[in-house]
Amino acid sequence: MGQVFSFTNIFGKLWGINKEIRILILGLDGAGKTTILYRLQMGEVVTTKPTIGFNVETLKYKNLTLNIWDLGGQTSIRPYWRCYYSNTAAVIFVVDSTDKERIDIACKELHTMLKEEELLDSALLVFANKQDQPGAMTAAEVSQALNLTDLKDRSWSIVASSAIKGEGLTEGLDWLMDVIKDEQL
Ligand SMILES: Nc1nc2c(ncn2[C@@H]2O[C@H](COP(=O)(O)OP(=O)(O)OP(=O)(O)O)[C@@H](O)[C@H]2O)c(=O)[nH]1
Ligand SMILES: [Mg+2]
Repeated sequence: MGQVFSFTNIFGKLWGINKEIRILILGLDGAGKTTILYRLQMGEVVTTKPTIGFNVETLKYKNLTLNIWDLGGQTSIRPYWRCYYSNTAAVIFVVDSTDKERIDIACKELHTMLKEEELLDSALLVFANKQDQPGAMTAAEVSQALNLTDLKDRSWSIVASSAIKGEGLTEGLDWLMDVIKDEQL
C-alpha cells in the first residue's frame, strides 16, 4: 500500500515519469520500420535485414519511457501483428511512398488493423517514408490513398519522412507524445 501512495508514484504519474508507453511500428515489408526504430533510438542509419518476428527497444523521450515494438511486415508474418495489440497507446504505420503498386494493400492492412477492438483507443501516426526518393508520393497523396479522412474517433496524423536523412521523425514523435500526454490527463 505504501508503494501505491508514494510521492514518486503519484507525482511520477502526473508528469508522465515512470509510465511505460507501448508503441507498435507496423507497415508492409520494406517500408522502413526497422530503419526508423534504430534511427530514433541511436540517431544512426543501420543496415537492416527483413524482420522475421520483431525488434523491441526502449526509448526515453520527453520524460516518457517508450517501449517501441517493430514487427516484421512480410505477408506471411502480418497475421501475427494482432498478438501484439493489447495495451498499445499508439501505432506508427510506415508507408514506402515510392511503392505505388502496393499502396492499396497498405490501405487494406491499415484499416483491418484499426478495426481491432484492442486498438480502438490507440493514436495513429503515419509516416509517408522515403521522401528522399524521386517520384515518392507526397504525404497528401499517401493520406488520400490510405483513406485517412475516413477515420473517425481517433487521433491521427501523417508526416512526410526520410529515415535515411532523419527527416520528419522527430516531428512525428513530438505530435504523438502530445496526443498521448493529453489522453493521459
Ligand atoms: N531511400 C530510403 N530508403 C529507406 C528509407 N527508410 C528505409 N529505407 C531502406 O528500405 C529498406 C527496408 O528498410 P527496413 O527498415 O528494413 O524495412 P522494414 O519495414 O523494417 O521491413 P520488414 O522488416 O521486412 O517488415 C532498407 O534498404 C532501408 O535502408 C528512407 O527513408 N529512404
Ligand atoms: Mg524490419
